[in-house]
Amino acid sequence: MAIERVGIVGAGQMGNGIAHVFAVAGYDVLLTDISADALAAALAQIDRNLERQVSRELITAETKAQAMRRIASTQTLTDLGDSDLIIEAATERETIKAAIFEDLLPHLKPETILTSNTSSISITRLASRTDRPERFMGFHFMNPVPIMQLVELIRGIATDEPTFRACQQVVERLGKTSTASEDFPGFIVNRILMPMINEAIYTLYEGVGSVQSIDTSLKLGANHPMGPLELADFIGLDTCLAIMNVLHDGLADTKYRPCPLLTKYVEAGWLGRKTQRGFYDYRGETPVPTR
Ligand SMILES: CC(=O)CC(=O)SCCNC(=O)CCNC(=O)[C@H](O)C(C)(C)COP(=O)(O)OP(=O)(O)OC[C@H]1O[C@@H](n2cnc3c(N)ncnc32)[C@H](O)[C@@H]1OP(=O)(O)O
Ligand SMILES: NC(=O)C1=CN([C@@H]2O[C@H](COP(=O)(O)OP(=O)(O)OC[C@H]3O[C@@H](n4cnc5c(N)ncnc54)[C@H](OP(=O)(O)O)[C@@H]3O)[C@@H](O)[C@H]2O)C=CC1
Repeated sequence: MAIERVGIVGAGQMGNGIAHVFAVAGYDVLLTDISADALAAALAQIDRNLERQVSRELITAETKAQAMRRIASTQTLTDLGDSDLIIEAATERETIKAAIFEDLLPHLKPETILTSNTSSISITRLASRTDRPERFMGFHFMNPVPIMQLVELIRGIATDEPTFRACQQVVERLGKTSTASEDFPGFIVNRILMPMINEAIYTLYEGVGSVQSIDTSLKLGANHPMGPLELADFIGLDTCLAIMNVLHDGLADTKYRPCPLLTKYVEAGWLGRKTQRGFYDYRGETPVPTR
């Protein structure tokens, strides 16, 4: 089946980036979210990011205009019924994701491929609660989506080969590179990246270094583009904690225990850039460490 219409669920930082890259690649995109504010903010963010690409002569003004025309938005999930491919990019909570697929299923064509952008949750388990586990897989973009080259493709235990190949071809049309990962907690990128971020938080918690010395050490000492605490704020501390919990529960090894300081920040509602406070305070002109 040719994939032309793509339905994206969740218009947060990942949903808006995913809509952006699909529209530039010529797909028709329908973006949905439970929040009207999130949809409005996503469309404004896509406009700004496309404009930045125009000003850097990466795309033309006409490509930007066409891409904006290809993106529609709706608060009604079932409007996505006509999609050839669904990419679920809502909050990293299994109950939310399972409910989205359950509500969507009766409205979909039988051949529609279902995917989740989850950072860590079992694809096999999400798939098993749908009517089409063979046409269900993980489609994991990296943040920021318009910039990062990688998409991790994750087969659930039942995913069939035509579905995997169809998603590989979509990644090629987006101009990105895919890697294949088996369906184990955190897949490849977050199995490796998130324990490093969690360890950086322990390093802060135990007083080994300050926020600034930890981030500077990894930026200048290991050539990382962002320090681990800055990156945690960028990803979202709620998402980081959710991923650590999936690694801890799924792999049953204490080496994955989430740092209590990470839990405390999330309990405070300090989720990083998206709430303007996390390891840094973003409310002023330049970010300032919060401890
Ligand atoms: C949690 C998961 O499940 C998986 C994940 O995603 S893990 C997170 C993976 N991502 C990373 O590790 C990102 C690490 N950070 C970086 O690579 C860089 O800091 C960065 C690309 C984000 C910004 O780079 P920078 O050099 O500091 O900033 P800047 O020069 O302003 O931007 C570089 C480019 O990124 C673009 N950019 C920056 N932030 C952006 C954003 N939020 N959205 C879209 N584009 C963005 C800029 O327009 C610029 O584009 P060009 O190079 O085409 O001109
Ligand atoms: N942040 C990152 O770096 C990366 C995240 N991911 C994954 O992508 C997904 C989204 O993450 P991210 O964009 O950062 O999160 P955000 O918090 O930025 O966005 C999530 C969006 O989903 C919305 N939402 C919640 N419930 C529903 C629902 N039932 N139906 C529709 N929309 C809903 C939220 O609305 P509201 O705010 O009103 O609740 C919010 O707008 C997660 O699975 C995450 O693990 C993958 C790669 C990288």
